[in-house]
Amino acid sequence: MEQLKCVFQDGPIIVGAGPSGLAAAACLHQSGVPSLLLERCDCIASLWQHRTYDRLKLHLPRQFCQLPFLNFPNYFPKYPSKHQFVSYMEDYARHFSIQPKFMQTVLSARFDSVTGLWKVQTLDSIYVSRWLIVATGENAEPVIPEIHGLRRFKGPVIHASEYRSGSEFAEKKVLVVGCGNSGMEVSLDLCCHRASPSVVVRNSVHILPREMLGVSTFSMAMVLLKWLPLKVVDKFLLLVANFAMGNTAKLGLRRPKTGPLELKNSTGKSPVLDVGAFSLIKSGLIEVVEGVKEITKIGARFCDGQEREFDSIILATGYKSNVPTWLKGEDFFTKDGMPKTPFPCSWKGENGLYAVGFTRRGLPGTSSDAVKVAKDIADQWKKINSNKYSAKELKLDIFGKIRENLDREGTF
Ligand SMILES: Cc1cc2nc3c(=O)[nH]c(=O)nc-3n(C[C@H](O)[C@H](O)[C@H](O)COP(=O)(O)OP(=O)(O)OC[C@H]3O[C@@H](n4cnc5c(N)ncnc54)[C@H](O)[C@@H]3O)c2cc1C
Ligand SMILES: NC(=O)C1=CN([C@@H]2O[C@H](COP(=O)(O)OP(=O)(O)OC[C@H]3O[C@@H](n4cnc5c(N)ncnc54)[C@H](OP(=O)(O)O)[C@@H]3O)[C@@H](O)[C@H]2O)C=CC1
Ligand SMILES: O=C(O)C(=O)Cc1c[nH]c2ccccc12
Repeated sequence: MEQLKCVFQDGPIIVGAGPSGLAAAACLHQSGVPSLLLERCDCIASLWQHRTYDRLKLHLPRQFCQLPFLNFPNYFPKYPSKHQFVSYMEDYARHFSIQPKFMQTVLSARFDSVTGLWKVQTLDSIYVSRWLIVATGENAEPVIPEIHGLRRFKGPVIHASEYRSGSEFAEKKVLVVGCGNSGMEVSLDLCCHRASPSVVVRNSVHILPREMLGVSTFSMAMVLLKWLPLKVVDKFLLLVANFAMGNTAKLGLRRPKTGPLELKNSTGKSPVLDVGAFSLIKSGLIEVVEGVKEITKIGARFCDGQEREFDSIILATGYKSNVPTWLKGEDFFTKDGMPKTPFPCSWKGENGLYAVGFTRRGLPGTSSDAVKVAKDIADQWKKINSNKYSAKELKLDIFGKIRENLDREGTF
């Protein structure tokens, strides 16, 4: 086996060059702390560049989605497109001189209590640092559910992360499994390309207009939350949504018992912020169907016993974190790869471990984490660098420790 390169990093190692990793690196840069950003893909923001559909726009108004220290250009619309958001992130990386190391999938990361250092391994290198910032995201891997018979379906089956546009599905009958924001927007896009989507709603779902009374629903909620308790704001949102949409249950979209914001906070489940699918459901162009019992060779059998034919299946069944597959020997994260302590305490673990972007609060959560993490590390950085050691001496000292450990145990 080829020898792994060993690289000591003065500042923190950040895993993942999405919005969270970039925001963390930028905030550190502003405090004069260098960092090393490791990314598995060949570009920044790979979720946005390679795993989202063409028509995607931000759901929250622009002011909530900007990363720290650099605003969107003035000409950006209220809801920037994914292309605009990606070009902003490219400018952001350039502005803060962030140069991630690409094609560096982190395979394992472990804290060594003898040296007090994190050892982060990729296919070709071992990176060593006092600090490790996890920024691999809540949506790192697609969730592919085990639906009975799925393998025998003879048509194409793709996950929403592989869906780009409905152009390939014209005149086709498509089963869209999952009714989150992805499922609803994929169904809308399919309709726009003359396909016939049927969206599976197996449980309940909160659907809210993206804007109510001419104001973004999210902005309205944020303002109201300054004065009113969460449950009251939820009641208000539902009142206005019911006024605008009517009783959604009549169309097969039963609302959960818990309100939309309370549900988002407690489980992470996002309400659907409707950008057009709802009116197509109302007019029958998007069909709402029950939970799937099994997939057949040519279609699906539903829980109510009905059987239907479909040409393709799109699994809009969500995403999961991948942290447990590579972060070893510590218990800050649950087995689902989310921090055990929820927001606002999800950003700091022990022994120099940090997490950015695991708040279940989208991009506003990312920015809030990045600022806190950078401040915490910058305080330590300043202490270390104003100490008796110069940075160079510290580095020599740490390498000394690593070598001692290598001699003793053959590893570190
Ligand atoms: C379709 C879609 C639309 C969305 N729209 C919005 C929205 O409008 N507003 C909003 O607030 N949120 C939205 N979100 C939520 C979204 O996850 C966040 O906005 C944002 O992308 C989170 O940034 P992140 O950096 O934490 O994670 P990601 O964007 O997922 O970035 C994580 C990075 O880590 C890399 N990585 C993962 N594992 C490893 C590894 N082992 N080693 C090295 N690198 C690794 C990935 O390749 C990726 O580049 C959307 C999500 C989806 C799926
Ligand atoms: N423009 C934007 O801003 C967009 C934002 N997003 C965000 O990206 C994140 C991911 O969204 P999304 O991809 O929609 O994932 P979600 O996790 O939000 O939704 C997954 C959906 O799949 C359903 N599901 C899972 N397994 C099955 C199954 N076996 N049978 C039937 N249904 C199933 C879930 O139902 P159940 O509830 O019953 O488990 C749920 O409705 C969210 O935060 C979302 O808000 C996504 C798209 C656009
Ligand atoms: O798109 C998402 O899922 C987000 O995480 C954005 C978001 C953060 N907080 C919210 C509350 C209600 C709806 C969307 C969001």
